Amino acid sequence: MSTPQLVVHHDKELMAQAAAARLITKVVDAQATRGAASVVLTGGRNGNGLLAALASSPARDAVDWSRLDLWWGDERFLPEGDPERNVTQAREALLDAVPLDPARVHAMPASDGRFGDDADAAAAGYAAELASVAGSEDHGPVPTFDVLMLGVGPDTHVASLFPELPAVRETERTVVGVHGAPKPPPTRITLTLPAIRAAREVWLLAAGEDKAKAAALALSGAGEIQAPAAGAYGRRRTLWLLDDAAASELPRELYRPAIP
Ligand SMILES: O=C1O[C@H](COP(=O)(O)O)[C@@H](O)[C@H](O)[C@H]1O
Repeated sequence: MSTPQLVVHHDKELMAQAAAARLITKVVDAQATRGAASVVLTGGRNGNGLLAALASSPARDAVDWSRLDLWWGDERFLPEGDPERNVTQAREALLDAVPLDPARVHAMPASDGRFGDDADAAAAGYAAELASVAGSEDHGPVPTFDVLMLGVGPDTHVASLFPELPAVRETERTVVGVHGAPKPPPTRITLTLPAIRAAREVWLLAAGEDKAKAAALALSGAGEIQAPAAGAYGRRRTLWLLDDAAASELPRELYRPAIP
Protein backbone atom coordinates (compact mmCIF):
# COMPACT_ATOMS: atom_id res chain seq x y z
CA MET A 1 0.00 0.00 0.00
CA SER A 2 1.33 3.44 -0.90
CA THR A 3 0.60 6.49 1.26
CA PRO A 4 -1.54 9.07 -0.55
CA GLN A 5 0.26 12.10 -1.95
CA LEU A 6 -1.71 15.28 -2.59
CA VAL A 7 -1.35 17.78 -5.42
CA VAL A 8 -3.70 20.76 -5.27
CA HIS A 9 -4.32 22.99 -8.28
CA HIS A 10 -6.06 26.34 -8.29
CA ASP A 11 -9.19 25.30 -10.19
CA LYS A 12 -10.67 22.36 -12.07
CA GLU A 13 -9.51 23.52 -15.51
CA LEU A 14 -5.92 23.77 -14.30
CA MET A 15 -6.25 20.43 -12.56
CA ALA A 16 -7.48 18.79 -15.76
CA GLN A 17 -4.66 20.29 -17.84
CA ALA A 18 -1.97 19.36 -15.32
CA ALA A 19 -3.35 15.83 -14.92
CA ALA A 20 -3.47 15.43 -18.71
CA ALA A 21 0.17 16.52 -18.98
CA ARG A 22 1.10 14.10 -16.18
CA LEU A 23 -0.71 11.26 -17.96
CA ILE A 24 1.01 11.95 -21.27
CA THR A 25 4.41 11.77 -19.52
CA LYS A 26 3.50 8.53 -17.75
CA VAL A 27 2.28 6.86 -20.93
CA VAL A 28 5.34 7.95 -22.95
CA ASP A 29 7.66 6.69 -20.19
CA ALA A 30 5.84 3.34 -19.91
CA GLN A 31 5.96 2.87 -23.69
CA ALA A 32 9.70 3.62 -23.68
CA THR A 33 10.34 1.22 -20.79
CA ARG A 34 7.92 -1.64 -21.46
CA GLY A 35 6.95 -1.16 -25.10
CA ALA A 36 3.29 -0.43 -24.31
CA ALA A 37 1.22 1.32 -21.66
CA SER A 38 -2.03 0.46 -19.95
CA VAL A 39 -4.41 3.01 -18.48
CA VAL A 40 -7.72 2.56 -16.70
CA LEU A 41 -10.19 5.34 -17.43
CA THR A 42 -12.84 6.70 -15.11
CA GLY A 43 -16.18 8.24 -15.95
CA GLY A 44 -17.64 11.34 -14.36
CA ARG A 45 -17.01 15.05 -14.72
CA ASN A 46 -13.37 15.12 -13.61
CA GLY A 47 -12.36 12.11 -15.69
CA ASN A 48 -14.00 13.50 -18.80
CA GLY A 49 -12.47 16.93 -18.09
CA LEU A 50 -9.03 15.32 -18.09
CA LEU A 51 -9.72 13.54 -21.41
CA ALA A 52 -10.94 16.77 -23.00
CA ALA A 53 -7.80 18.57 -21.77
CA LEU A 54 -5.68 15.78 -23.23
CA ALA A 55 -7.50 16.09 -26.57
CA SER A 56 -6.63 19.77 -26.80
CA SER A 57 -3.02 19.38 -25.66
CA PRO A 58 -0.42 19.66 -28.47
CA ALA A 59 1.68 17.15 -26.47
CA ARG A 60 -0.87 14.41 -27.17
CA ASP A 61 1.13 13.62 -30.32
CA ALA A 62 3.99 12.43 -28.09
CA VAL A 63 1.89 9.34 -27.27
CA ASP A 64 2.01 6.29 -29.53
CA TRP A 65 -1.74 5.69 -29.39
CA SER A 66 -1.42 2.34 -31.15
CA ARG A 67 0.56 0.95 -28.18
CA LEU A 68 -1.89 1.96 -25.47
CA ASP A 69 -4.34 -0.41 -23.77
CA LEU A 70 -7.42 1.27 -22.35
CA TRP A 71 -9.58 -0.32 -19.69
CA TRP A 72 -12.43 1.06 -17.60
CA GLY A 73 -12.82 1.20 -13.84
CA ASP A 74 -16.58 1.03 -14.09
CA GLU A 75 -19.46 1.29 -16.48
CA ARG A 76 -23.09 2.26 -16.32
CA PHE A 77 -24.87 -0.88 -17.58
CA LEU A 78 -26.82 0.63 -20.47
CA PRO A 79 -27.21 -0.12 -24.20
CA GLU A 80 -24.25 0.42 -26.56
CA GLY A 81 -23.95 4.08 -27.55
CA ASP A 82 -26.10 5.36 -24.68
CA PRO A 83 -24.92 8.93 -23.93
CA GLU A 84 -24.68 8.06 -20.21
CA ARG A 85 -22.21 5.24 -20.76
CA ASN A 86 -18.69 6.12 -19.61
CA VAL A 87 -17.20 4.77 -22.84
CA THR A 88 -19.54 6.92 -24.98
CA GLN A 89 -18.46 10.02 -23.06
CA ALA A 90 -14.77 9.07 -23.30
CA ARG A 91 -15.09 8.56 -27.06
CA GLU A 92 -16.62 12.00 -27.41
CA ALA A 93 -14.03 13.69 -25.18
CA LEU A 94 -10.92 12.07 -26.68
CA LEU A 95 -10.94 8.53 -28.05
CA ASP A 96 -12.55 9.28 -31.42
CA ALA A 97 -9.85 11.89 -32.07
CA VAL A 98 -6.75 9.71 -31.63
CA PRO A 99 -5.43 6.71 -33.61
CA LEU A 100 -6.02 3.96 -31.03
CA ASP A 101 -5.84 0.27 -31.92
CA PRO A 102 -9.51 -0.81 -31.54
CA ALA A 103 -8.33 -4.22 -30.25
CA ARG A 104 -6.71 -2.42 -27.31
CA VAL A 105 -9.83 -0.49 -26.31
CA HIS A 106 -11.37 -2.75 -23.68
CA ALA A 107 -14.80 -1.25 -23.06
CA MET A 108 -16.97 -2.93 -20.46
CA PRO A 109 -19.98 -4.79 -21.91
CA ALA A 110 -23.24 -3.00 -22.71
CA SER A 111 -26.67 -4.18 -21.57
CA ASP A 112 -27.56 -5.15 -25.14
CA GLY A 113 -24.27 -6.93 -25.77
CA ARG A 114 -23.31 -10.60 -25.73
CA PHE A 115 -24.27 -11.05 -22.06
CA GLY A 116 -27.69 -9.51 -22.57
CA ASP A 117 -28.99 -7.62 -19.56
CA ASP A 118 -27.18 -9.85 -17.04
CA ALA A 119 -24.77 -7.46 -15.32
CA ASP A 120 -23.19 -10.23 -13.24
CA ALA A 121 -22.40 -12.31 -16.33
CA ALA A 122 -21.06 -9.20 -18.07
CA ALA A 123 -18.82 -8.49 -15.05
CA ALA A 124 -17.53 -12.07 -15.10
CA GLY A 125 -16.85 -11.68 -18.83
CA TYR A 126 -14.77 -8.55 -18.21
CA ALA A 127 -12.89 -10.30 -15.39
CA ALA A 128 -12.05 -13.11 -17.83
CA GLU A 129 -10.79 -10.57 -20.38
CA LEU A 130 -8.52 -9.01 -17.76
CA ALA A 131 -7.28 -12.42 -16.62
CA SER A 132 -6.48 -13.42 -20.20
CA VAL A 133 -3.88 -10.65 -20.50
CA ALA A 134 -2.41 -10.94 -17.01
CA GLY A 135 1.03 -12.54 -17.04
CA SER A 136 3.30 -14.23 -14.50
CA GLU A 137 4.89 -10.86 -13.69
CA ASP A 138 1.51 -9.51 -12.62
CA HIS A 139 0.04 -9.79 -9.14
CA GLY A 140 -3.10 -11.82 -9.72
CA PRO A 141 -5.70 -12.11 -12.48
CA VAL A 142 -5.39 -8.52 -13.70
CA PRO A 143 -2.58 -6.77 -15.55
CA THR A 144 -0.42 -4.29 -13.61
CA PHE A 145 -2.00 -1.15 -15.01
CA ASP A 146 0.41 1.76 -15.37
CA VAL A 147 -2.15 4.31 -14.25
CA LEU A 148 -5.65 3.72 -12.94
CA MET A 149 -7.77 6.86 -12.63
CA LEU A 150 -10.78 7.25 -10.38
CA GLY A 151 -13.20 10.14 -10.09
CA VAL A 152 -14.28 10.63 -6.48
CA GLY A 153 -18.03 11.03 -6.02
CA PRO A 154 -19.49 13.45 -3.44
CA ASP A 155 -20.42 10.38 -1.35
CA THR A 156 -16.80 9.06 -1.58
CA HIS A 157 -17.66 6.44 -4.19
CA VAL A 158 -14.96 5.49 -6.68
CA ALA A 159 -15.59 3.49 -9.86
CA SER A 160 -19.04 2.04 -8.97
CA LEU A 161 -18.02 1.13 -5.43
CA PHE A 162 -20.61 2.90 -3.31
CA PRO A 163 -20.48 3.12 0.49
CA GLU A 164 -21.84 0.04 2.24
CA LEU A 165 -22.95 -1.79 -0.96
CA PRO A 166 -21.74 -5.40 -1.43
CA ALA A 167 -19.29 -4.51 -4.25
CA VAL A 168 -17.01 -2.57 -1.91
CA ARG A 169 -16.75 -5.60 0.39
CA GLU A 170 -15.60 -7.92 -2.41
CA THR A 171 -12.22 -9.49 -1.68
CA GLU A 172 -11.97 -12.25 -4.32
CA ARG A 173 -13.47 -11.27 -7.66
CA THR A 174 -11.86 -8.51 -9.74
CA VAL A 175 -15.05 -7.28 -11.44
CA VAL A 176 -18.62 -7.44 -10.15
CA GLY A 177 -22.10 -6.34 -11.11
CA VAL A 178 -23.65 -3.59 -8.99
CA HIS A 179 -27.38 -3.50 -8.31
CA GLY A 180 -29.27 -0.68 -6.61
CA ALA A 181 -26.57 2.00 -6.94
CA PRO A 182 -27.73 5.23 -5.28
CA LYS A 183 -26.59 7.23 -8.34
CA PRO A 184 -28.38 6.46 -11.62
CA PRO A 185 -28.33 4.15 -13.39
CA PRO A 186 -28.80 1.60 -10.60
CA THR A 187 -27.16 -1.26 -12.51
CA ARG A 188 -23.45 -1.00 -13.15
CA ILE A 189 -20.24 -3.00 -13.55
CA THR A 190 -17.16 -2.17 -11.51
CA LEU A 191 -13.61 -3.18 -10.76
CA THR A 192 -13.29 -4.16 -7.12
CA LEU A 193 -10.75 -2.85 -4.61
CA PRO A 194 -8.40 -5.84 -5.12
CA ALA A 195 -8.32 -5.12 -8.88
CA ILE A 196 -7.77 -1.40 -8.31
CA ARG A 197 -4.88 -2.14 -5.96
CA ALA A 198 -3.08 -4.12 -8.67
CA ALA A 199 -2.28 -0.86 -10.48
CA ARG A 200 1.19 0.65 -10.27
CA GLU A 201 -0.31 4.09 -9.79
CA VAL A 202 -3.80 5.07 -8.69
CA TRP A 203 -4.84 8.67 -9.31
CA LEU A 204 -7.93 10.01 -7.58
CA LEU A 205 -9.46 13.07 -9.21
CA ALA A 206 -11.50 15.44 -7.08
CA ALA A 207 -12.39 18.94 -8.26
CA GLY A 208 -15.25 21.13 -7.13
CA GLU A 209 -16.85 22.13 -3.88
CA ASP A 210 -19.13 19.09 -3.87
CA LYS A 211 -16.06 16.85 -3.47
CA ALA A 212 -14.63 18.64 -0.42
CA LYS A 213 -16.35 16.55 2.26
CA ALA A 214 -15.60 13.31 0.42
CA ALA A 215 -11.89 14.14 0.10
CA ALA A 216 -11.66 15.14 3.76
CA LEU A 217 -13.40 11.97 4.92
CA ALA A 218 -11.42 9.57 2.72
CA LEU A 219 -8.08 11.15 3.62
CA SER A 220 -8.76 11.35 7.35
CA GLY A 221 -8.67 7.66 8.15
CA ALA A 222 -12.24 6.60 7.29
CA GLY A 223 -12.79 2.91 6.56
CA GLU A 224 -13.18 1.77 2.95
CA ILE A 225 -16.66 0.31 3.48
CA GLN A 226 -18.01 3.70 4.58
CA ALA A 227 -15.69 5.69 2.29
CA PRO A 228 -14.59 3.57 -0.71
CA ALA A 229 -12.10 6.21 -1.89
CA ALA A 230 -10.10 5.49 1.27
CA GLY A 231 -9.46 1.94 0.04
CA ALA A 232 -8.15 2.91 -3.40
CA TYR A 233 -4.38 2.86 -3.57
CA GLY A 234 -1.68 1.81 -5.99
CA ARG A 235 1.24 -0.56 -5.55
CA ARG A 236 3.82 2.20 -6.05
CA ARG A 237 1.88 5.44 -5.83
CA THR A 238 -1.46 6.86 -4.75
CA LEU A 239 -1.98 10.37 -5.98
CA TRP A 240 -4.87 12.63 -5.09
CA LEU A 241 -5.28 15.41 -7.68
CA LEU A 242 -7.51 18.12 -6.30
CA ASP A 243 -8.48 21.72 -6.87
CA ASP A 244 -8.68 24.39 -4.15
CA ALA A 245 -12.43 23.86 -3.71
CA ALA A 246 -12.12 20.09 -3.19
CA ALA A 247 -9.18 20.61 -0.82
CA SER A 248 -11.00 23.25 1.22
CA GLU A 249 -12.09 20.91 4.02
CA LEU A 250 -8.92 18.85 4.35
CA PRO A 251 -7.46 18.87 7.85
CA ARG A 252 -4.58 21.35 8.23
CA GLU A 253 -2.12 18.57 9.03
CA LEU A 254 -2.76 17.09 5.58
CA TYR A 255 -2.86 20.24 3.51
CA ARG A 256 -2.02 23.84 4.25
CA PRO A 257 -2.92 26.29 1.46
CA ALA A 258 -0.10 28.69 0.55
CA ILE A 259 -2.39 31.70 0.97
CA PRO A 260 -4.86 31.02 3.79
O1 LIG B 1 -21.11 7.58 -11.92
C1 LIG B 1 -19.93 7.77 -11.82
O2 LIG B 1 -19.48 8.74 -10.97
C2 LIG B 1 -18.12 8.84 -10.55
C3 LIG B 1 -17.85 10.28 -10.11
O3 LIG B 1 -18.40 11.19 -11.06
P1 LIG B 1 -18.40 12.75 -10.87
O4 LIG B 1 -19.20 13.30 -12.01
O5 LIG B 1 -19.02 13.06 -9.53
O6 LIG B 1 -16.95 13.20 -10.91
C4 LIG B 1 -17.19 8.35 -11.63
O7 LIG B 1 -15.90 8.30 -11.14
C5 LIG B 1 -17.64 6.97 -12.12
O8 LIG B 1 -16.73 6.48 -13.08
C6 LIG B 1 -18.98 7.11 -12.74
O9 LIG B 1 -19.50 5.92 -13.26
